[in-house]
Amino acid sequence: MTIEIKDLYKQFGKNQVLKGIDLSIGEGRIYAILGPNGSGKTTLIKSILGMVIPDKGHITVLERPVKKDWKYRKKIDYLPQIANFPPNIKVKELIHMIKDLRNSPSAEEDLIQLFGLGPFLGKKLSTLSGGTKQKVNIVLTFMFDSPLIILDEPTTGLDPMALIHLKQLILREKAQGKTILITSHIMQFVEEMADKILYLLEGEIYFQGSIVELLEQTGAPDFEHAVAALTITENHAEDS
Ligand SMILES: Nc1ncnc2c1ncn2[C@@H]1O[C@H](COP(=O)(O)OP(=O)(O)OP(=O)(O)O)[C@@H](O)[C@H]1O
Repeated sequence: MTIEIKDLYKQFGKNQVLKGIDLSIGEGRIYAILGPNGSGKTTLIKSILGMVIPDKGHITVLERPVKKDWKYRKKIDYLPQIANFPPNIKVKELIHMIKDLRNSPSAEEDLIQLFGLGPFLGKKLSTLSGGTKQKVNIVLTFMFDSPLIILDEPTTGLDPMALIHLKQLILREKAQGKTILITSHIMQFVEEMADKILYLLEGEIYFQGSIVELLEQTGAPDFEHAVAALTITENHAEDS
């Protein structure tokens, strides 16, 4: 297993966000972590990354307990939902900085070309459009060769061509046997990419399975409605 999570709890103040998550994530597949806004998707991802310290529970990543050893993080390529890089730094300086920090082999040239970032290399981050910044973040994520890739809302701001390139990149990494975790609110993207859906609701994994299983369970006409139906089912359960 690439990731094993047992009985994970996390609260912020009085807000109990994760309430006993149990999860096994196997290698070579694409998992979509779905759930309503505020359901704890980013909190779960950050717990896996060691950026959020759980109140209770146990996480192993690539056979190593997250609590004891930080070195496992070198084996994860992470695209954050909101990347806060210094605004005055130039794109090429940022790429060099991340390469120095990671100190791992990197293959950024092809990615820079793929996303048409050549003309932007000498520009400061603060002058870039949202979509161009996201392309830079995608280059920073995919330029390393790690067995686990975590993408928090990777499609944000991308134009159709860049989206096609992103999907190709993700499939290429999967074909190499890597494990990929994705959060996204774009159901068409999830439907195209995901092998398995993990649906977070009320701090628990409310559904896990394939898209076909989700359609069967909900009886919904399509994937988007099936995902929406998961939330509605829960609301009805609370009413009764
Ligand atoms: N550092 C923090 N301090 C306090 N509350 C936090 C913190 N991080 C997250 N939360 C709260 O935890 C809950 C879950 O947030 P999280 O970002 O994990 O949700 P999400 O499912 O990723 O949401 P979205 O779909 O909107 O991205 C929210 O109520 C949020 O306000």
